[in-house]
Amino acid sequence: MAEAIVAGIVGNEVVQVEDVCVTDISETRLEHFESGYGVRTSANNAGAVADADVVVLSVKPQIFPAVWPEIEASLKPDALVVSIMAGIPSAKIASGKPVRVVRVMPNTPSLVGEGAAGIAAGEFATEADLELACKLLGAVGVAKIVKEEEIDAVTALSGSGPAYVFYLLESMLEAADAMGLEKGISRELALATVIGAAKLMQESGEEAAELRRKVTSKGGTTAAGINTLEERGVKDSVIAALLAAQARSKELANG
Ligand SMILES: NC(=O)C1=CN([C@@H]2O[C@H](COP(=O)(O)OP(=O)(O)OC[C@H]3O[C@@H](n4cnc5c(N)ncnc54)[C@H](OP(=O)(O)O)[C@@H]3O)[C@@H](O)[C@H]2O)C=CC1
Ligand SMILES: O=C(O)[C@@H]1CCC=N1
Repeated sequence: MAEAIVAGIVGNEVVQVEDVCVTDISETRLEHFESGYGVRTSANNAGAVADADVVVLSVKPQIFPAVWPEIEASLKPDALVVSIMAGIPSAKIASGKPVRVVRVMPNTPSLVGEGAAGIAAGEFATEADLELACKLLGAVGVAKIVKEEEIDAVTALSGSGPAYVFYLLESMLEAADAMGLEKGISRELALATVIGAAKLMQESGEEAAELRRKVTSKGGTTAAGINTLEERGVKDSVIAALLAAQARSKELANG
């Protein structure tokens, strides 16, 4: 996920490339960042944050307890911490100190400039910190300010969201295959359908249910398809999936 953000901010010159330092435990990943984006790299988290004005935490939430003590000890007193980690509350990151934390929940389409991110201020973050986070994430897609208590819902909706869309595409393409369509053609048609449907909803401003109604002729093919989805409880399953993702995000807060 960090790569998607680095690619966007370096590509759009939101940040000068020489001002970006990426850390990772994998030498291969560091070489990839260096050769791919021209950023500085380091395997030493504490060393890299020592002179950083903005530190972006993008390890897995499960790794956070292991890496945070060494990073925290090296932070500049006025450093801004931007966390993209699911679940971990800003108060846990600040751990009783007045650390300025902004939580960001991005998604992987940021890699192609079509991301969707929720941004929330921790207790000590300023308006300027929120603006900076919006500028960084705005360079790679839509960025919306939310309350921190809403970040788990944003995680379920747009953080994990691309995976649900890919799941739908996987299913549609399996069906196309079963119906004998040539793979390259069905891929292009399916992608144009998903992108086109999203664009139509965005540009028309109409509700999803109304747009669905306009596709569904009485007694026609879409009605046969939608009735099958309804009979099999797909809407309930999608709602349950998002609630499960939100619940997991809350669980991750506790390590
Ligand atoms: N993937 C997504 O769509 C989204 C992810 N997020 C959040 O982004 C974060 C990263 O997720 P994701 O990109 O999927 O995970 P990845 O595992 O791909 O990225 C985490 C990176 O951190 C590296 N790493 C592990 N330990 C250390 C360490 N001690 N010091 C420095 N680097 C380390 C990992 O290396 P190695 O692989 O060698 O262990 C890996 O390259 C998570 O907190 C997640 O909640 C948020 C929104 C969307
Ligand atoms: O699956 C996860 O936990 C991360 C957070 C949102 C998307 N990926």
